[in-house]
Amino acid sequence: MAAPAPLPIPGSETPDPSFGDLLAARPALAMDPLAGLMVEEVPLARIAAAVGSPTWVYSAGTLRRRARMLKDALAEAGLDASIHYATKANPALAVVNLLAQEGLGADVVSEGELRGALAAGVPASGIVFSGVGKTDREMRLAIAEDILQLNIESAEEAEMLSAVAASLGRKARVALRVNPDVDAKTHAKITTGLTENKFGVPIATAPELYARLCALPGLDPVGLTVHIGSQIAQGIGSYRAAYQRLGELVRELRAAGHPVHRVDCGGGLGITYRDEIPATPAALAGAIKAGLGDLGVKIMMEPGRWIAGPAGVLLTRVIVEKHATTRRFVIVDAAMNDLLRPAMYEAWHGILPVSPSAFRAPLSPADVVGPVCESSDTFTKARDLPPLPPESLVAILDAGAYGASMSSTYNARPLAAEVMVEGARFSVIRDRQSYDALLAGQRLPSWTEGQNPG
Ligand SMILES: Cc1ncc(COP(=O)(O)O)c(C=O)c1O
Ligand SMILES: N[C@@H](CCCC[NH3+])C(=O)O
Repeated sequence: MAAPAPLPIPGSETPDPSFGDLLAARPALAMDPLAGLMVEEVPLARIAAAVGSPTWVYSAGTLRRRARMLKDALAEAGLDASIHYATKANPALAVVNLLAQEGLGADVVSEGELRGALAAGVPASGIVFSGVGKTDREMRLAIAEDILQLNIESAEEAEMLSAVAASLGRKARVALRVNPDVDAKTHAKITTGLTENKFGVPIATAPELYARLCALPGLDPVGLTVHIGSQIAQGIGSYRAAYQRLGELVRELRAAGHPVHRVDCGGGLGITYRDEIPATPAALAGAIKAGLGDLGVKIMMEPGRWIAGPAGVLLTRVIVEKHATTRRFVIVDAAMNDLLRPAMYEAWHGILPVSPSAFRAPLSPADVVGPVCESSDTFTKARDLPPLPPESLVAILDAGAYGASMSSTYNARPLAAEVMVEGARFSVIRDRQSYDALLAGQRLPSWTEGQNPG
């Protein structure tokens, strides 16, 4: 199958949604005529005054509501299912802990994420370890913690894991990640279910490999797993095709006498950043049921973005407006090191002014950019925005997933603070990185005479 062409910037041919439309579609947000833009009942201006900027702000109510919507959709479809939140989307301990309280497990891809999930209170029995390259050390930790399962991605990895488990006198529960060669019709950089992608094993080779897994001394094969891509927003067809193929494979494996108890259906469900209309949780549950519903397998899911994305905004402050010959640049104190998605995927994020007067002011096109020394440090181009004098606050929307988790300290910019809001309360869930912390751990080479920095 040919590689998908990068999609055009979603909806770039249609007018941007109005501020009112953006607000109406986001239950986490409200515009108070006096206090301005609020997350739940907390004015963002209050958070900026107390915590500074840039700051990530998450709505606890939205996280909870979306976790429940997914659980309900799976239950209403009559599926015996568990949800394992993909912590890569937003690994803040407070977020993972809140979702654990809602009964969600975790999908992790590194030792750091595994330790984070455990520290956040997710029981090991609810943790799945995914990823194309797990180190020996990560395998040992996962086995020592007795997590629910490791999703393995190649024959080579299966051999390594079996050897590690056998050396510990254990058997690792594993699911085989199958690459169904289905086009998820998403951005080329985040599609994962095509043969040319590095993920999983080609579905045609799965029966032979599964038989091999069953014969390895350190493995206890429990089922299959699939994940075809992220921000899937073009209908339910790709999911249907993938689960159909998985269902056929389950039958084939069972006919050959192999145990298949679970199918992990991955994540990938898209959200509306601009005007995308992704499938609903009910439609997704229907696709799972159609492909796998009559097999008596336990269903697992690994959603990340769908749960956390709409729950967060990136609150930033205007440094200065620069009027160049042909363009109006609004330079804000957040940058591509904070929210990488626009620079990396040309992603569109809604941007709302925080003050009520700016909300109603006349609009003119502006490029919103950060202070980082890269032209790609651009959140949007030619977006209709009101006048935004220095110190104005703006919120970049739908930044709860793949926002803070993809941040770096490029240009020696400290990691931004993170705040959780619940009703009329807010709490700092991660301090802004201090400059001491930014420089910590560095020293001059041992052979250098003179003082170490810091
Ligand atoms: C194996 C796996 N599971 C789950 C996810 C979560 O994806 P999403 O945030 O799109 O739901 C990803 C990321 O795409 C992934 O690679
Ligand atoms: N980081 C990506 C998605 C990749 C998902 C991880 N497998 C994004 O921001 O959209």
